[in-house]
Amino acid sequence: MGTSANTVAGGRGAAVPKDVDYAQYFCTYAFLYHQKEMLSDRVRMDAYFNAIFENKRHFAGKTVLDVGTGSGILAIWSAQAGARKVYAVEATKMSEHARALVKANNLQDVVEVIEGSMEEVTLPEKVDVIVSEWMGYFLLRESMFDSVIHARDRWLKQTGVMYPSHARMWMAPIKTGIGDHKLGDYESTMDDWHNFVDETKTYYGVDMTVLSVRELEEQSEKYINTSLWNNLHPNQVVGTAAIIKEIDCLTATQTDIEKVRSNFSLSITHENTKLCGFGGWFDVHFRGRSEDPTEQEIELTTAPSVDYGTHWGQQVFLLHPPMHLSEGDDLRVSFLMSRSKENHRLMEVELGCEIHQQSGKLLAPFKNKYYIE
Ligand SMILES: C[S@@+](CC[C@H](N)C(=O)[O-])C[C@H]1O[C@@H](n2cnc3c(N)ncnc32)[C@H](O)[C@@H]1O
Repeated sequence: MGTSANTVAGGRGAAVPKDVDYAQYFCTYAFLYHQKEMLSDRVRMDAYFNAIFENKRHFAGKTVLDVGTGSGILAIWSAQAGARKVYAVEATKMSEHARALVKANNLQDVVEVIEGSMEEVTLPEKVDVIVSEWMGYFLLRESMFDSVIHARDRWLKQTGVMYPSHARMWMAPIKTGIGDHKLGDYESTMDDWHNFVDETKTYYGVDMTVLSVRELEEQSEKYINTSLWNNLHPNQVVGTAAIIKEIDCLTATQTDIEKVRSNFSLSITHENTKLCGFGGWFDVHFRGRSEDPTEQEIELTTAPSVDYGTHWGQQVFLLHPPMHLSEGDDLRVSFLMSRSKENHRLMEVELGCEIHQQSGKLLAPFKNKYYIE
């Protein structure tokens, strides 16, 4: 998954009511172009395809629940892998396309497409497998894993397996030129604002200067403090990467994922480099459960890659201005990601950092706030 910023953005106002959530979040999933974007992501597709078909034992003769079936692809694969019955739940009208696709592939006796919110539908039985593609940017944006937890606790048998079974969030120091562009965009937007203030005073006799502080805050939030989507080249990663969160999909609770708090160290591995920010990404694994493991463990990673980029890319958290660092310098990072109070599908990140240089010098610590929109 991973929808573009404006499809989920709700502004920082009141909590998002159900109908607004539908309009802002779900509506894009009702469009084929958006499903196609996900269906064209070869890394994502290959991982789920291999996870299901290389582990047919988990599916043959079993009952499966596909949480958020979209076009129906994972439900169809589950049926092709031999499932006895697949419940394919989808909140949007995409369910109609999924139903058509199931029928066109002669699987209507196995796959039952149910239109409705996972939290509200009732199934006739518990299932052996839950399959779902719930991951958003930097894993948890969109908060769809909530619906998977809900489905698991209500509908998965005691012996059931989760596909995927594990997930991890990663972070690493990076160098990038996009910070300069963003700063340039920010400066030209502010120049434009000052011209606007001058002209409004000259031509219309009203002084707007009092609004400048708010405009400055608004634009800096947009250009400087909002994380950016990017497909980083591996050589832009200038230090070690750290795992900041591990999730066992079989046991994770809502509380476990509402806030992600982590303290970790990163070492710069490049000689004479620039620290321009941090890159964040995730991976998921298909391992089954410990008593009933997959025959073939499959990994889906969204790490920086030359050949295997995904539609999730990485999230970039910029540092202004960049810092000159070198091999052996040590970054001690404190990380907190929580949900935006106004829209539980968007995230806010507080990132603090102390830098201990190889020489023994301690640089002034910083703490920045970012929005994942
Ligand atoms: C990332 S897409 C994945 C679609 C499909 N499973 C695939 O892998 O191509 C997630 C889908 O889940 C649906 N969805 C999200 N939350 C849901 C919920 N609580 N109940 C039902 N459907 C949901 C969305 O509408 C969307 O179609």
